[in-house]
Amino acid sequence: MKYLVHMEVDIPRDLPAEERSAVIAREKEYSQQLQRDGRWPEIWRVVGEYANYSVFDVGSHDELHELLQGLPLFPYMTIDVTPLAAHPSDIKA
Ligand SMILES: O=C(O)C[C@H]1C=CC(=O)O1
Repeated sequence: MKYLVHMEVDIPRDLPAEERSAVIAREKEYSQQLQRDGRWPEIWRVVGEYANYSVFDVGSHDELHELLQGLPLFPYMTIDVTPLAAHPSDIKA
């Protein structure tokens, strides 16, 4: 099942710089592991914003929920999820 996910990040300004760097490094590692195993096939930066649009390819709503909750930056994110269905005009289908 595929999902379009919008993540907007807002790290509090008073978070110490070291903690900020550490959480961003953990986020990168977590994200790249999911990209490698195929569950996070697309990630795109939104131009001019600390935000991304991503596509997740996972087995269930519950699996996606668990993955998103596990994001190290989860406490500092606003996340919107759109479930995707096949389009009848898609020539790849
Ligand atoms: O930078 C972001 O968009 C937030 C987050 C998603 C992946 C990652 O490495 O950081």
